[in-house]
Formats: sequence, C-alpha cells, structure tokens
Amino acid sequence: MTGRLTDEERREAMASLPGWIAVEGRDAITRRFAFRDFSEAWGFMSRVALVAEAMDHHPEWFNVYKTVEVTLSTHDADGLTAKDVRLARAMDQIAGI
Ligand SMILES: C[C@H](O)[C@H](O)[C@H]1CNC2=NC(N)=NC(=O)C2=N1
Repeated sequence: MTGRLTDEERREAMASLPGWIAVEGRDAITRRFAFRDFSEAWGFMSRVALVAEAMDHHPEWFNVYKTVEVTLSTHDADGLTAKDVRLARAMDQIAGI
C-alpha cells in the first residue's frame, strides 16, 4: 500500500499543485473546478472517472450545475499519498489547467 506523504513530500506536492488546498482537520486536499456549463462539468467527471477507475483511486466529489468540488485522500492510508497527487495532476490536465 502507498504510504502517507512525509512533511517534505507534502510541501513539494502542494507547491506543485496551485489551486489545491489542504482540508482543515483532515489529511486531504481539495479544489473547486468551474466550467462553462453542466455539459462541460459532466464531461470532465466522465473523463476523470475513467482515469480514477484505471488507477483504482477514487475522488470524493460534489457537482452542482457547472462546478465540481473535489476532495482527495487515500482511505486505505487514512491520509494523503502519492496517488492523490497523481490524481490531482490528472484532474488539472483534464480540466485544461
Ligand atoms: C479495494 C480497493 O482497492 C480500495 O478500496 C481502493 C479503491 N479506491 C480508493 N480511493 C481512494 N481515494 N482511497 C482509497 O484508499 C481507495 N482504495
């Protein structure tokens, strides 16, 4: 199993993921994506879903109309791991960020 990030790895990860912020009171990161409309938001979620399934690593997310709020954490490790960083990067790329 992938282990939780060390403090150093965490600093590097957050520095390389502008737009993502640490969740208060929990070892997780979050980002809010805003799209032009629902179709774009859903398209994003569909593409991410395929990546997440292939990685066997799944986001917590909440969609309202054209926004998608995402929280990433590794439940098996009870915290932030390299898998979360990898999925966050993939999400940014898919969103065109
Ligand atoms: C059994 C299965 O491999 C695990 O439950 C996977 C699936 N997706 C997962 N997703 C996330 N975010 N964290 C996990 O620990 C996790 N574990």
